[in-house]
Amino acid sequence: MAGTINKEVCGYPLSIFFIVVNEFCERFSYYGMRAVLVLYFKYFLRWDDDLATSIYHTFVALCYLTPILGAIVADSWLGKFKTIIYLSIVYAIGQVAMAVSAIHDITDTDRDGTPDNMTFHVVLSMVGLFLIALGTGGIKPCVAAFGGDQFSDHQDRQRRTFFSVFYLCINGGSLLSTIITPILRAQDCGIHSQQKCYSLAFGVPAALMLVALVVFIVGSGMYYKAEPQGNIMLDVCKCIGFAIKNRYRHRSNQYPKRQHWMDWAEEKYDKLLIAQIKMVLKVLFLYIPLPMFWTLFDQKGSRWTLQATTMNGYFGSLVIQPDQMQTVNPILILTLVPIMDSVIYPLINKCGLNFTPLKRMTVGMLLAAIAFVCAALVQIEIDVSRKQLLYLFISSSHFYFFFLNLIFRKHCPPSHQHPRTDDITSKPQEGNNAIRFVNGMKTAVNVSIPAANFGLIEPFSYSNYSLIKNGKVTFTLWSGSQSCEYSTDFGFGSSYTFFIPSTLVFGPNCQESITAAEDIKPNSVHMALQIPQYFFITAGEVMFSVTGLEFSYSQAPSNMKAVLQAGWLFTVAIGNFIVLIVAELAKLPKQWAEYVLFASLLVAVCFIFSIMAYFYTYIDPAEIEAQFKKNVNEDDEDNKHKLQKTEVEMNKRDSIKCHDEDDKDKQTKM
Ligand SMILES: CC(C)[C@H](NC(=O)[C@H](C)N)C(=O)O
Repeated sequence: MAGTINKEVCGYPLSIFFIVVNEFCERFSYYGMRAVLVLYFKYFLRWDDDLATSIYHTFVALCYLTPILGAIVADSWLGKFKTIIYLSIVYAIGQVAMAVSAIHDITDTDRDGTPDNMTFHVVLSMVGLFLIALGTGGIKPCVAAFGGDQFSDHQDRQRRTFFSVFYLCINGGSLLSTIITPILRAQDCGIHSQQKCYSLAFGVPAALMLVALVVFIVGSGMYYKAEPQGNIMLDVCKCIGFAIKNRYRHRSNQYPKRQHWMDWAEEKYDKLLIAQIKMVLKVLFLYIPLPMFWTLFDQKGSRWTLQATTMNGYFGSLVIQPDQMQTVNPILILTLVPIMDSVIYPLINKCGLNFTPLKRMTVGMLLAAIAFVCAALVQIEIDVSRKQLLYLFISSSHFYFFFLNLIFRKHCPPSHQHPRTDDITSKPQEGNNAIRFVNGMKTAVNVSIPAANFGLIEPFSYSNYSLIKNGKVTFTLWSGSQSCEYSTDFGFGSSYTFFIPSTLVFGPNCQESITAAEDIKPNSVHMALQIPQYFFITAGEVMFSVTGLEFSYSQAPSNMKAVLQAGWLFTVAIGNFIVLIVAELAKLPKQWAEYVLFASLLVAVCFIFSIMAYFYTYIDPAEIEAQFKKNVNEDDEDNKHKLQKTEVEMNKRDSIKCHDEDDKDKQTKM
């Protein structure tokens, strides 16, 4: 570690403090922006659900593809330090572009609260997202590997702890930002008119990215900065290409076999490079089954959140929204990582079990599969409760409308009979409640709440259904100048028809005359039932992901550490693509069956992985590289000796020759 101020605190290099703080701020920035992104697409850019979802997933996939680019630039050209600085600047510009794109006042020339030049906002936000994907993905493999670089070879234990702390910072940043940015988004802001404050929700992550950059630069004097080693990726590709070609040229049996197919590159390439490529290929081969883990893991944000929308989110006086259930993951990470590191792993070690990184990752996969079995059980519970509710609804609704028809025929002249709105037959989406009003009065009534207006309801007719959120709602009923306030509490996913009787007397006690019929009962299965599945997937994540991050670092040759980190993140990108493909292809009629399918696929993949892991031999790349360098030096020494010997012999021969020639000369002269 030449050229660094090697300050240590409790056996840890001080420089890693700046790196973990940088990671915390960067992850805050990334997850905070991501948390409100779909809503920004939907409500600000006014895209439909499908477009919003596909652009969102494409963005996430891009964020995990760009690490390859960052790793190549870092390992072969700029080095990790400069790559982090330059790409962080690109990243911060992207975040600022997002924040600016969300200021509606910029193009709101008629000051009605909506942007008038949507193209400007769309283009700016797409440019912003592209820069963010380039930045966040580009620096991702570099920061982890750069952190690992700060430790000396004898600091193995400290480096392992660093990767755990690093993971804690990722999740601390993610947890805080997913709580904070949705709150910021919900605020109203604007110069000419007040709108939901997406610019603030993107602005704060932009500020955090700038803080991340500044913190990283402040630590500059303390880092160990490994030099980039030339265009290593190009060398690797050329070397592999040559080995394949050479092997093919010598395919006939007359040529002796070589231990490894890469050894066919020996004619042209350095033995050390060949050994390093072998190390990387061995790890990359092991990565093949890994995307399946991420396929299950990333469904927290999609399938599991949708599942939560069909559940009851009342936790005492606290109401948890379906998308807020996702914060259970970082909360559990923050609890489980220290427990695993300080209690579970040491305990397993004490029992004499060798819980190697690959064994941990296998157990992590199994835990993720168990999480999906739990999700399937919860789904069955939801389906059963829905069937009961639907049966109740159908029978009560038939009876109810039979009764209403009788009243209407009695009170209402045929010209006033209004076709009723279609009855709702399935639960409202996203945990909303579907509400409608029946006006039994002879005069028209206007019904409104702050968030919706049911409009003017003609005598003896029905309003359309309006979707409203859970919680306490106060309806205001107007008939001419008379009004009536009606308050009630809603749960999640219910449907009600409120009946305004012909005898309604407007005034303070009017509430008592209004009757409510429960068309669809609120969700009865509690969201707390999702906690076991979150627990298992997060325990799986700790064993799989934290370990995998460290494994990728420790098994990589010194000049390809960032490349292997990028390979690791590439498995996340592939996992995300598999979600999109499987969701399209396996259109299973029952959601619980899809969960079981995913769990079975992961168990099968896990079985294959455990066999591959069994045959994997752990290496110490530094030791192998040192051995190679020593051999080369020894070879050099040998060569030097040989060269010197040859030179001496040649000189001897030359001098003999010279003497001979001198003698000959003398003889001729004579
Ligand atoms: C993608 C990684 C697994 C990691 N994510 C998490 O740790 C989540 C928040 N639990 C990341 O690097 O963002």
